[in-house]
Amino acid sequence: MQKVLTIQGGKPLKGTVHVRGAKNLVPKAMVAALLGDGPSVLRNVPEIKDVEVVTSLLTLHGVEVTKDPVTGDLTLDPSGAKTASAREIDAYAGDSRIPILLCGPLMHTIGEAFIPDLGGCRIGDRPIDYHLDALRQFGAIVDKVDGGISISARKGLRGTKLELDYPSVGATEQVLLTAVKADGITELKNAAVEPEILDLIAILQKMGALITVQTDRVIRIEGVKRLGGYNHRALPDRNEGASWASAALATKGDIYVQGADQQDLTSFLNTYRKIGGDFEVDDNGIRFFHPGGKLNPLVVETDVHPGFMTDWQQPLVVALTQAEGVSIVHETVYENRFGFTDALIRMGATIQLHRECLGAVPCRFGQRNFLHSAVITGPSKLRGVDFVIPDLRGGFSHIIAALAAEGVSNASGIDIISRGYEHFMDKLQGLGADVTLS
Ligand SMILES: CC(=O)N[C@H]1[C@@H](OP(=O)(O)OP(=O)(O)OC[C@H]2O[C@@H](n3ccc(=O)[nH]c3=O)[C@H](O)[C@@H]2O)O[C@H](CO)[C@@H](O)[C@@H]1O
Ligand SMILES: C=C(OP(=O)(O)O)C(=O)O
Repeated sequence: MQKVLTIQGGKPLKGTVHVRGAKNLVPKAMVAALLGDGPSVLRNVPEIKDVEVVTSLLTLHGVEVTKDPVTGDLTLDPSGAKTASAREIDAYAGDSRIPILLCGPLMHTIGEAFIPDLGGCRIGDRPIDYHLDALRQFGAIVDKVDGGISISARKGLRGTKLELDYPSVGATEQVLLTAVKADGITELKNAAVEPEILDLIAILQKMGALITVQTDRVIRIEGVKRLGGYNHRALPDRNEGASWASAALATKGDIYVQGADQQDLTSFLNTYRKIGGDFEVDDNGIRFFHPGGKLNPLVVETDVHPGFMTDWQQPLVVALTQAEGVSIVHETVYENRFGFTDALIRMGATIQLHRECLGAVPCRFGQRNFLHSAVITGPSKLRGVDFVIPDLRGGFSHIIAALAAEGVSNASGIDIISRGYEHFMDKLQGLGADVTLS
């Protein structure tokens, strides 16, 4: 039986939440451990589904993953790395986006890999053409097979010159994780430079890699013959931090996000201030609060780092339903990230979706058939409805809208939330939310 979360709305969220290591770094750091010839230690690891999935995949490949029962730190020992059976790996098809990043490390370690079909949030087509093109340029043989792809590099991998059509986070990580032990020099142009990528680079450097981040999105990697283990504390999850910040605004609340880091949230904090939210930064985190009075409408465009991150967009839209006037959000990273607004409209929000680029810069989706711009008119009185969680951030948005609404909402499909928000129920209850799971 599917669990249902019953939400009684109308109560501001107030209190403290503790945010740990980033969902968009930790599983990749775990994959990087495969490249070492000794054990690695990863600290600040959150208890989320993507970490469980990668733990299982690494274990199937002979990596010994042990968790400290007190701190939750992971020790990853790749010394027994081996080929895993495709049938067993296939059980993890559709669970997360991380398996594709096993390609380089597995080819360096055991010469081959079977990668199951990917999962992750359904917010666009999410092709992997950049990954596969790059891997082929390194010299890998890539074949589409039933249920995934098979990849091998029995004669080794060599450094190469690459340029991405778009600064993809995953493809940049793919190149890093492959190039560090490839023979010779790799130059990647139009690379993504998200904080999670820079943290992955820090990890690889600790392992012995030679990586230079140059100006204008160019990354240069000199392949080395061997890498050791690492000891690293994962950077905090800026996307979870931004989600709770939007929740504070939407519910007229006051949330201290312990562990949030100002540097990684610069563009979010600017937007937060413009909308009329307030925040106070201290050494251990950031307090986000609604200072009273009206919220201002905004024009926001999502972008690659250092722009306004796409994963912040969905929770922010809920806060914008409470602003006085017309806001515009132009989603330029994913072509289909506004599906979640259906439930907000049923709750009473006024949101229109458009195919045109309603922003300063035309994006890749402009002349195509994608509803990728939203016009939000507020403030709207929201009322509780029943909904099914569509994806990670969309689901979070529905839940904070339900918490801001009058009346009762019932949410099903709540398990998706555990992909990226650890101890979600405890956190909600700790903030005073009236929620029950049955
Ligand atoms: C686990 C993880 O870290 N997920 C994050 C990662 O996803 P992910 O790494 O999957 O996102 P990408 O940066 O690769 O995707 C950005 C854009 O590039 C396109 N693209 C990507 C690869 C490719 O081979 N071909 C292609 O066309 C995608 O369809 C998308 O339109 O970065 C996204 C953008 O910051 C975030 O929203 C996700 O939370
Ligand atoms: C899109 C997201 O995640 P993933 O890439 O793992 O689907 C997200 O975290 O908002």
